[in-house]
Amino acid sequence: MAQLNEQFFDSKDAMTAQLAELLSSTLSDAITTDGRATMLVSGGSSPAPAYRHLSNLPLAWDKVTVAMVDERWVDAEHEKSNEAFINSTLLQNEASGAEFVTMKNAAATAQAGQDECESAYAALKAPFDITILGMGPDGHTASLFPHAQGLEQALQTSELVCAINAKQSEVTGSITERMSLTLAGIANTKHAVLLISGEAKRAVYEEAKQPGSELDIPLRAVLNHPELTLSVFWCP
Ligand SMILES: O=C(O)[C@H](O)[C@@H](O)[C@H](O)[C@H](O)COP(=O)(O)O
Repeated sequence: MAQLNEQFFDSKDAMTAQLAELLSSTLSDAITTDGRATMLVSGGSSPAPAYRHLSNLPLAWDKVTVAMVDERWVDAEHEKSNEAFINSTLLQNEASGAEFVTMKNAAATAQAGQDECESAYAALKAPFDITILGMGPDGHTASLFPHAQGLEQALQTSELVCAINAKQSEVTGSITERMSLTLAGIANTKHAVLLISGEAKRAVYEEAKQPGSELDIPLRAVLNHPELTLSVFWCP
C-alpha cells in the first residue's frame, strides 16, 4: 500500500491554495538542495488554477523542468493536447523560462514514439520531485485506462513511459491513443499528489482502496504501490 495522506477541503479554492503552496515549496526546496527541480504534470480542470497561480511566482524557473504525466497522441496545436494546456496555464509569466519535456514526438503512433519518449524521460532528474495526478470517473489515472491495450505492460514494466490505446468511452472521447507514465514512472517520484473533485470520483477512489482488479480500476495499482508517498486532495 502507498503511504496515503488524505486531505479533504471545503472548496476548490482551498484545495488550489494548498496545492499551489505545496508545489511552490517543493520546487524551492529541490532547487536549494539539488540545484534543479523536476515536476510532472497532468491535464484536467483540477490543477489548472494552481498552475496559473504558480506561473506568477518568482521561483528560479530556469532551474525547473516540467514534464507530462500523459498525453493524447495529437499535435501540440490540437485543442485536446495536454502539452497545449500546460503551455497556456503553467508555462506563462514567470514560469515561461522553465524547461518543458513533452511526450508527443514526430512518430506516427504512440507505439512508434515510445522509445524516443522513454529516452527523454530517462534523462530527467530522478526521482522526480513531485508528480501531479488526476483521476477519471472510470478509475483511470495518468492514461492508465481500464483494460486498455498496453495497460498490463504499463503496470509491470520498469520503463517510465508506455504507449496506451484505451477502450473508447465517454471519458476518453474519440482520441484513445496515448502516451503515459507507467506505474514505475509514477512511483519514480519523491511525492505524488492525486487531485479528486466531486462525490462521484470520491466514491471511485474509496472503491480503489478496496481489494480488487487493477485492470478494472488502474488507480488501485497506484494506491497499492508500496514505495509511493501520495497526498490525496479532494474537494466537492
Ligand atoms: O487526459 C485526460 O483524459 C484528462 O486530462 C484526464 O485524465 C483528467 O486528468 C482527469 O479526468 C481528471 O480531470 P479533472 O482534473 O477535471 O477532475
